[in-house]
Amino acid sequence: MTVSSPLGSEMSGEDIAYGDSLVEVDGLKKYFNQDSGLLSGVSFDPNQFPPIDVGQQRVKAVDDVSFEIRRGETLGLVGESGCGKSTLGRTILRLLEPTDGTINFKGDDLATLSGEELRQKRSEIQMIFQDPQSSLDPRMRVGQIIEEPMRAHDMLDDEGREERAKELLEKVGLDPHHYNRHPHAFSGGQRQRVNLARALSVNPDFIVCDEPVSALDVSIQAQVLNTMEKLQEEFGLTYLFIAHDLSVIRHISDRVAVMYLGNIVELADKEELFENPQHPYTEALLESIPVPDPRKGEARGVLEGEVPSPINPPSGCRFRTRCPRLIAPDEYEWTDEKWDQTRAFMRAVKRRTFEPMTDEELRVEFFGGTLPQGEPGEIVEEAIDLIATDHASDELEQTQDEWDEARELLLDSFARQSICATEEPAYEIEPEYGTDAHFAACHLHR
Ligand SMILES: Nc1ncnc2c1ncn2[C@@H]1O[C@H](COP(=O)(O)OP(=O)(O)OP(=O)(O)O)[C@@H](O)[C@H]1O
Repeated sequence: MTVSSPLGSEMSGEDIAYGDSLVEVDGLKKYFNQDSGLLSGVSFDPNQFPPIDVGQQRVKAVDDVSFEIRRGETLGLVGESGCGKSTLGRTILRLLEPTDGTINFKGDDLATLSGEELRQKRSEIQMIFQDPQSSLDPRMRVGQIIEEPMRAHDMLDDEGREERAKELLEKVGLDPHHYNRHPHAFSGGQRQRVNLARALSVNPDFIVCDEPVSALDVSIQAQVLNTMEKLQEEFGLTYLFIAHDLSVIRHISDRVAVMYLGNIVELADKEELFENPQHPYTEALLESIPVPDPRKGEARGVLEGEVPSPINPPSGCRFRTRCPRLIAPDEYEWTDEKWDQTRAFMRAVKRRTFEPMTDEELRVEFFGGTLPQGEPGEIVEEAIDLIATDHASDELEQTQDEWDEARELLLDSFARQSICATEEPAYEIEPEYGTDAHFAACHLHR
């Protein structure tokens, strides 16, 4: 049985060759005002003129993101919770209003379309969500659910819609007799299949899939993913596939984009990304995949520290505040060993991860007894003076102010002087696997 395009070929995206760009996102930004109150984003500072600043408190959920999605491919989008994946997906579909940037889809900039033009385009781009239970109206029958988008776009007559809905049920692996049933009678996997049929009903070219299998049992996930791959081939679909689960991303993607705090930090062919990761954030994500064998421990590596606030993200590389490979500031002479030690000391002071120690104990613990040479050594010494305890006196605990002063001294002298803090990274790397471009936003590749 074939499901034809009831919208005609001019809408099918067939004029774009497989592998050519279907969606081109350029400089896309989505900022949210932090709360919806009347004075949201308004701040008062008597030391500046004018003393009232409007719009400072903006959540930079997506901040200057550029990439393309090629016809027929699945671009995986992965990153920790809160890094902006959903916001990016929704902004591309214009479910959210972009703050800046362009979204070229088959020659039109979705960012500037409005009214009827945008409504027309909406049939070509669809979205499926994580939780099939809450996204399906329990009062409606499966047939009505699948037909709803067709009705909204005036596609076919009643009979045609019913016929198409039944065909699509079969295509997504469900019995067409389910047409009159209610979704509550279905399992999670079946409900997600209904969602797929619904998205396909208007014959889209492009589907944003936001964690579509995350709520399903692992055993069901692979079946739904396989169906999605089969449908992609049959209908020439293009997917942007959002997931936090790297094994799901690995299963379905052709290329993978890694997102951190509103930025794309790495983008490469799937094999290249998994076998030859070049961004320390990607490396950390890959290392934190739980190892199935419990004897080997639950996880090999865990990302240190918290994701910084997207209201005021770090300058330069956004990952630098958690990066285990922060680059030494150029202005001083370092040996690799002394920089590694200084960086570890700075992180430990910043996160206050050690018990009070004397001057001598700190030198031995962090520097093997020998501080860095020259000016960096003097700065480290000053920081040690601030936080070292003196066992000879009664005063065993240093004050918070002294810790804060030591932290600021180290961060100001070293971390904030690093190229990682002063310049935004963007590099193309020679791939080891395949010929696709490999983008990595990390100054280790300068
Ligand atoms: N409507 C909103 N108003 C204000 N801030 C928002 C809004 N929606 C999202 N954010 C913020 O934008 C950032 C990105 O959120 P987003 O949901 O896109 O991340 P995510 O990577 O999809 O996370 P998850 O996997 O948990 O859904 C977060 O800091 C979030 O708190």
